[in-house]
Amino acid sequence: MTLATLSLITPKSNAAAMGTSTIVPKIPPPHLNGTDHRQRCLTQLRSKATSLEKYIFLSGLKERDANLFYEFLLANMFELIPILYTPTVGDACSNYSHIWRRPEGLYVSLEHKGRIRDVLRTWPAGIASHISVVTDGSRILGLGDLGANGLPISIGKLDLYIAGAGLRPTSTLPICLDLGTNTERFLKDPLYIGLRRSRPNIAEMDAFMDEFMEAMTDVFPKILVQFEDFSTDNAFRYLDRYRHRYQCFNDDIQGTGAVVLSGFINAARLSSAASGLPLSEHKILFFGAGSAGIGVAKQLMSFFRLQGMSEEEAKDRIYTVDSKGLITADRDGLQEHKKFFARTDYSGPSLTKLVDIINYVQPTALLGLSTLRNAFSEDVVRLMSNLNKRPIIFPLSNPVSLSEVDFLDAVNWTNGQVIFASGSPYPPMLHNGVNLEPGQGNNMYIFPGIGLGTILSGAKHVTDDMVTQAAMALSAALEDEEVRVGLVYPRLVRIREISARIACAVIRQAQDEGVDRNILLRSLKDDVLIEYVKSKMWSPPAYYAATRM
Ligand SMILES: NC(=O)C1=CN([C@@H]2O[C@H](COP(=O)(O)OP(=O)(O)OC[C@H]3O[C@@H](n4cnc5c(N)ncnc54)[C@H](OP(=O)(O)O)[C@@H]3O)[C@@H](O)[C@H]2O)C=CC1
Ligand SMILES: CC(=O)C(=O)O
Ligand SMILES: [Mg+2]
Repeated sequence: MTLATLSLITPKSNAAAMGTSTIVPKIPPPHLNGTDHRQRCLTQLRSKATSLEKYIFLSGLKERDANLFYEFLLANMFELIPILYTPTVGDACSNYSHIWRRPEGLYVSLEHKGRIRDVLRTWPAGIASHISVVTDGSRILGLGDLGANGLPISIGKLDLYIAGAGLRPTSTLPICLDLGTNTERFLKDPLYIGLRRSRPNIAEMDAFMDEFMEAMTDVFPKILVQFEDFSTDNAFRYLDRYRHRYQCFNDDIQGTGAVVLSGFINAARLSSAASGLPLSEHKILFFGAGSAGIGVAKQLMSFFRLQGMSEEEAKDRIYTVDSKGLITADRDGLQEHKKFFARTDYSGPSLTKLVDIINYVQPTALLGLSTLRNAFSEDVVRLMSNLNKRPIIFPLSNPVSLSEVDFLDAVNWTNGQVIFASGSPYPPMLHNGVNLEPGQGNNMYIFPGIGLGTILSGAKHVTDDMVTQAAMALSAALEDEEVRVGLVYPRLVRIREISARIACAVIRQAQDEGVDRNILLRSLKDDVLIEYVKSKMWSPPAYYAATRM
């Protein structure tokens, strides 16, 4: 009998402590095997009536048997990721106070101010923690301020680190900062699990964040912090404040920027191959100018820089739109993060309707990061199709209920010519007898590799060029068959292979900039480095094989 089997038997003393007079043996049936049990799990999962029930089932499975959970996830990524991550994780967050069952991560609250170190020290894995996804719940996906309900986004992202890049589960630390919420319905909800107060002012939040970041590095000396779903002002603010002091990056700004750059490089090639337009002449219209929109716009400048253009020329190919219309420099009270791309070459009356803006800009690509469901209406998509043989249309808002356009509509309104990637997944569809596969332009393709590369290289900081190199590695990862069928992102089943390549690119860039601390990796040739990276990836042990009697 193995140790693992022993732990499945209720000890006598426990049974006595539970007040039971007979001992109930908890030995797995002798004919249980892993393959059948995974199938059993799949049947149980599929029997659930709603996606949220599936989420709850999976979360229970992880609690009962983490190895089995990750084995199951790796074998069924296509089916499970949309539950553990977008879109269903959005429902899980919205309803978290009501579906909460047991602690699954760490809450650090405003009330812990002055003793945040002590709270962090309660985390069981201690210094073995390498990667933490930290949200303050203030902008979960496109769902707004969900307060302390935001924890599942940190958990979901870390599951992707484990599945997608082989981070060891015990090295992951999901954190939700409970800083109150400005969402009235949560403050009135008797089951709400967070602080019942509105969010703090900037000075109070800065003081809290300073203590938090310092404590994180003290308690977990090797930790890489991924900021997730902070509202736009704070997302930029804390990235600027901490990026040169601590090992950290912002997923919504940098991760999204990198993933979209990567998909855009492949999309622009397809579009230019159809139209003959030089790559340098693409024009990109961003619908949405928050942390994600501006983060992606800045990263996409590298696309034009790669064509040999200057920074000014690259900026000139990019237009941004917010809720007030085309962003121009003469607008009163323009927020700081919108100034960089504000147009100085337009002086007519404000352009507020998307169709008018498209007619003025004549973009080759329309990217949505607005949280506005169906903003890319039929007239918008048809106009893009009239202007371009193969228009690039990326509705990137999450979850799927906030997507700017559905895949089916985009295909039908462009007669199958659209080059499409969305933030949340859509199924493939048949159009005129041809199977069309949508891309998923989601930072989940990139952050696992950025994290793994940063951790393995021991990089002191995540530099802009490390992020750019991650994007280049992802865009180059398409296989011939994927190129042939017109994909702009590789298939998800190859995520570990892709994460390894991204991690290598990140490590090499860290070395080039001299921010790496694991200098032993410098002497490894590329083929050895990639094997090294793969060897560091955790995989769930064949658990049921080991526990058979
Ligand atoms: N695919 C991916 O990997 C990722 C997707 N996202 C998604 O991007 C979306 C945006 O995130 P984030 O930037 O942080 O959010 P923000 O709320 O900061 O930004 C939303 C932007 O959309 C603009 N907007 C809202 N309504 C309209 C409208 N009617 N017309 C035009 N513009 C409008 C807002 O304008 P204003 O500034 O005037 O308010 C703002 O600029 C979310 O849905 C998020 O899930 C985010 C990260 C990664
Ligand atoms: C994908 C992601 O990070 C977001 O929608 O916020
Ligand atoms: Mg996010």
